[in-house]
Amino acid sequence: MEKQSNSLVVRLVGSLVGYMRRFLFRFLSVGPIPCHVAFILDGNRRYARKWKMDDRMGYKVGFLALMRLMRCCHELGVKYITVYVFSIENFKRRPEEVQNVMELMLEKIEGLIKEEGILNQYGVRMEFVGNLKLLAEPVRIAAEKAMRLTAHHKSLVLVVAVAYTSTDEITHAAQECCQDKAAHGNQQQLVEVADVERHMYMAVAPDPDILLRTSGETRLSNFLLWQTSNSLLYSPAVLWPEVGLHHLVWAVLNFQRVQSYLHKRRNCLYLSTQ
Ligand SMILES: CC(C)=CCC/C(C)=C/CC/C(C)=C/COP(=O)(O)OP(=O)(O)O
Repeated sequence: MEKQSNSLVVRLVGSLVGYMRRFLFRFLSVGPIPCHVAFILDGNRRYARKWKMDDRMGYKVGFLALMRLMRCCHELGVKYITVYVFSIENFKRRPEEVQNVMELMLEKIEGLIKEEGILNQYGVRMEFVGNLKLLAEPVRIAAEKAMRLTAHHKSLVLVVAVAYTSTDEITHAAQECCQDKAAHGNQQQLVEVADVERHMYMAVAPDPDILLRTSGETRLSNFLLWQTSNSLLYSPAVLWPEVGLHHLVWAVLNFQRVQSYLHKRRNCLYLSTQ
């Protein structure tokens, strides 16, 4: 009896929180909603050490934080989210650390693509970007399967950057441009910005409106260098597993403030040229 009434209270509190969140999002939707939010998931191991847990547990809690934010982004109407999960530099970590992340990724990808998983529930398309050849084979195969199975989903795109660095992406795109031109006998023709952009791994998404990096770090760490020249950068001083709805709301409010300032400035420039 006591158990039943406890679960009723939990359900009631859950639906009240959901109701308040939707109300908050309605209020935010009066202004422009970012189309693309990118995240650098910084501080998972520090979180694990802070709470005296195994590093793997830190990544698991980090994954739950990602799912929480993805749900919020979906409700808010964001169309793309990109997460920097593993850089090419990260392969230089101790082999057991690399293996921990690869095993977790495999486990999570397999969980996500299940029939009843969140990707089907919310209509999320998954894209993996980076030098995927560097991934352990089972992870690469699972990533390709996830992209294939979710290719028809239209509600939200979850872009996962693995074995990724921006400098590798730009070099790879430049090489492909040159090969393309050579194959079409166009060696004399100059490479244009649009040619490079077409060959970027990130051609699957528009440039991010917001880049949120946790743990108070303000470095880009070789992430989306080409794509973030106009993005709003926000770096709350919390570890990734501690990130929450209020950080997303604060980032969106700041994005809206900058948008309205840019809009006013454009109007001024327009009027002064009349
Ligand atoms: C399928 C899918 C999207 C899986 C994602 C799973 C996930 C949360 C991976 C985190 C990986 C990672 C290396 C984060 C950085 O923390 P860190 O190790 O650099 O921590 P630190 O900053 O405290 O050192």
